Amino acid sequence: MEGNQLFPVFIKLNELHTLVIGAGPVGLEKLMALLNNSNHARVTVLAETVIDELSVFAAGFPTVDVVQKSFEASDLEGINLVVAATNNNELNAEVKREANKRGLLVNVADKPELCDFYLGSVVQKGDLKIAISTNGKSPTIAKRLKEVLTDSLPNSLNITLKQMQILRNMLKGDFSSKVQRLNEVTEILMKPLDKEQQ
Ligand SMILES: C[C@@]1(CC(=O)O)C2=NC(=C\c3[nH]c(c(CCC(=O)O)c3CC(=O)O)Cc3[nH]c(c(CC(=O)O)c3CCC(=O)O)/C=C3\N/C(=C\2)[C@@H](CCC(=O)O)[C@]3(C)CC(=O)O)/[C@H]1CCC(=O)O
Ligand SMILES: NC(=O)c1ccc[n+]([C@@H]2O[C@H](COP(=O)([O-])OP(=O)(O)OC[C@H]3O[C@@H](n4cnc5c(N)ncnc54)[C@H](O)[C@@H]3O)[C@@H](O)[C@H]2O)c1
Repeated sequence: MEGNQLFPVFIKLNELHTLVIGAGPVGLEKLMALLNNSNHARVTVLAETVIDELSVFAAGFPTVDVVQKSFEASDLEGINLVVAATNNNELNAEVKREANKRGLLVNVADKPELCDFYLGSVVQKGDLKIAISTNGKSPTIAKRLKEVLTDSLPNSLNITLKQMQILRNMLKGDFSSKVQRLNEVTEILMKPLDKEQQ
């Protein structure tokens, strides 16, 4: 299919139960991606062997359990979201099949053809999050763009967000007059800064 057909969403991982299968370097990378965004996410990591770095990282999060065992389809019971990062392609395909049978969405790390969703590269500035995807073309460019945006977006944007929330809650009147006011006060953000302000 032409163009980028991915639909981005922001998932409340803190309210869901995620299963990560595989606890090597790639499993750790994906676990860190989950926890760096949702540090109360309930995550079960399941693997036959677990690298020390993953055990140490997981120990810092009371909502993360590490279970040392072979994967069985029954491990998917009670799970909402699945990330597979094993070194066994047949197993990765079985995880996808079994998970999809139960209506679950699966990410198989670094295997786009087996993914129902991709992980993105994420810019974080307080409440602001920008998720970047290159449609799987170049995760490295996604990472570089994250670095550029993290450097160039001012930290004060988070203060602006807080002030906007206060204003939003204070505004009286009907919906359309509130929307109009919120758009008026943010118009200035669309104007380039003059030399003295920069
Ligand atoms: C964004 C990020 C999120 C995250 O993982 O947290 C992410 N990959 C990151 C980094 C990264 N991954 C790889 C490299 C090495 C350079 C390279 O190989 O290109 C680097 C870069 C580096 O480390 O410099 C290896 C790699 N990745 C994939 C393949 C397979 C393929 O492309 O066919 C291979 C080859 C494996 C092999 O050769 O065997 C595939 C996927 N990687 C995705 C996400 C999804 C597409 C996202 C998009 O649409 O852009 C997708 C499709 C599925 C998924 O895994 O979700 C994270 C940036 C974190 C950050 O922001 O710091
Ligand atoms: N390490 C990298 O930098 C890298 C880069 C790109 C792609 N990959 C690919 O990503 C995959 C994972 O990489 P890795 O380095 O983390 O691999 P790894 O071999 O270090 O870890 C694989 C994990 O899968 C688990 N596993 C295997 N079979 C299992 C089963 N039946 N039940 C439960 N757990 C099982 C293992 O116990 C282990 O924890 C590999 O396919 C690799 O080719 C790795």
